[in-house]
Amino acid sequence: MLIKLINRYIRPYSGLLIGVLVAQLVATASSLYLPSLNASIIDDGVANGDTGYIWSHGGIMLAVSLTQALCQIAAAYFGAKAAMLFGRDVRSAVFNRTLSFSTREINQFGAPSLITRTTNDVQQVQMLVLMTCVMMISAPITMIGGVFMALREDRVLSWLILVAVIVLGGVIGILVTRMTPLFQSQQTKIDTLNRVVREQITGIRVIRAFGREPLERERFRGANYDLMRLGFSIGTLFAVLFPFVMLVMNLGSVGVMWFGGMRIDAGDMQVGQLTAFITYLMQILMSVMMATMMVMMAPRAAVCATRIMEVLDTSSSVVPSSEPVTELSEHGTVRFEDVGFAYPGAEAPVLTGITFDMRPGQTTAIVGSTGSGKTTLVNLIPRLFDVTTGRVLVDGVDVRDIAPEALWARIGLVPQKAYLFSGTIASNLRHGDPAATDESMWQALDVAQASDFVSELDGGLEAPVAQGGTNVSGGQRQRLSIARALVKSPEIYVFDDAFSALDVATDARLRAALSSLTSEAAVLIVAQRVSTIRQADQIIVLEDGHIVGIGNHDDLMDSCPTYREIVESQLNATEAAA
Ligand SMILES: Nc1ncnc2c1ncn2[C@@H]1O[C@H](COP(=O)(O)OP(=O)(O)OP(=O)(O)O)[C@@H](O)[C@H]1O
Repeated sequence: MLIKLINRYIRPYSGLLIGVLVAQLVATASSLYLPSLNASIIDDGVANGDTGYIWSHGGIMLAVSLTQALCQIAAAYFGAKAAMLFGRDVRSAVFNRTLSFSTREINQFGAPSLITRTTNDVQQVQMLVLMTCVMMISAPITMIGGVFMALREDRVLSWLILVAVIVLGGVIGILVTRMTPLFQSQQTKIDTLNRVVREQITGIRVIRAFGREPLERERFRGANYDLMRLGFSIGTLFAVLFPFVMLVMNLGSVGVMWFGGMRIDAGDMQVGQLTAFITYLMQILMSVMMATMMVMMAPRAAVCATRIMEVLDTSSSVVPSSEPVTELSEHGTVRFEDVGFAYPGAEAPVLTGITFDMRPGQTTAIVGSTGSGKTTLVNLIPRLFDVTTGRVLVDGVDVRDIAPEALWARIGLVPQKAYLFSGTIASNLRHGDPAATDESMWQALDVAQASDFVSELDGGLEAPVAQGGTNVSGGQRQRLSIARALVKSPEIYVFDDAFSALDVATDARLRAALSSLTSEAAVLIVAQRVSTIRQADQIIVLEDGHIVGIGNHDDLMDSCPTYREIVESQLNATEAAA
């Protein structure tokens, strides 16, 4: 998955990667050439007292060092650019895929997980790409080139390189094998900690109201300590790793000096060669360490890549039609034809045999007990879910055949849970119509019974709104959400329990004002309160996903016991008779 993901998204930047490769090749070749130059200055310049030689070769060393530095800067620049562009593209791909998901896929992954996958997981893979460009490419070249150059200096001492590489590689290998599962587990533990914190912050009011603070503190402490203990284990392994690397390097140097000294004594080697040999040994061991460290990053990135690919390989269950209809002849009609719906994995359907019509200028209301399927039913109109059986037609065409944009443009949905975006009152209302004038927004606010409180806000239409609309009350949020739908001026209004946070008088005023705006539109109102729906042209009574009554208030009072029960439980006898 890791290779597949990197391969797919790094391809457009292969030019940059070639740049990294060339720059790394030149930088590594330069750094491998430097000890050899240094050796010749010592052996041929210093030993013979040849100042001219020292100056000329010193100049070459300076030029090589500059080349190496410039190439390393170029490699880091190209590498960082490729990695950042790669990260940007993968994040966009995950985000765009998430936007295409229906409620079904969003529920399947869960919002927090989708956020982690778009941010943290992409970051981990991006880091691997960056480190590969900066370190991993140069490591094998340094290793092979270092061995070659060291052999050029002295073949007899080459066994020392072999021993040092085997010892260092072996021990780092063991440590890395022990670290890898710890890193994987660290990822899971970070997820757990995030979940606990998120849940506790979101539910802080419930936690306080139910006196659960000590318990929740304990839960957080558990998750926090788990992460700490794991961090200790990883830290301990690192604590062993670095001194050990230094030990091997120092022992290697001592070995080279010891045996090299003997060879110098015997006249088989020169001091400069010995110095170069030690430097090559250091370079080789450093690259072994870097390569092993990189190998350690890979499993963590691989876990993240799998999580990213899971999102990218999931298609939305609400698929746009291959030949979408964009021009519809009817306006403001909705028809449910024997509609059935079951949630994925659920045994029983939530809706069965739903058939009714909505016409322009008509208000349809849906009542029913909690869990009877009201929200599920309205979600089928804008295709938040697709029907399992039957069909839903908007303006005479099956919603599955309508181009999604054309469908959504026709519908003004006010969801059960009003949600506002960070920005201003105006920016939220303009979600309904980006070109809306101040006048039309005030008109919508008037109808939604929100103009009084908005005009009292500092800034009026430009008053700031916090993310989620948390700086206004629940009822105000609901009214703004209604105004947003009104600004859109759609053909079909869907109010899903949108009047529940309003008091009875405001609810009545709002509905009265609404009727003037919606005379050409089909209106669907889901409500628990009978006073909200009793004036509707048709009322649909839902029970366990079935329609048990359909008609106006008076018809249903005569013919539908379930409706009568609902009415009688809410209104006193006088009101019921009225
Ligand atoms: N995402 C889901 N996955 C599985 N089952 C679900 C899901 N959402 C709702 N249900 C189930 O479907 C049934 C109908 O839910 P729905 O939200 O449509 O009812 P409702 O009439 O709108 O209820 P309320 O008046 O409380 O809002 C319920 O039994 C509920 O448990």
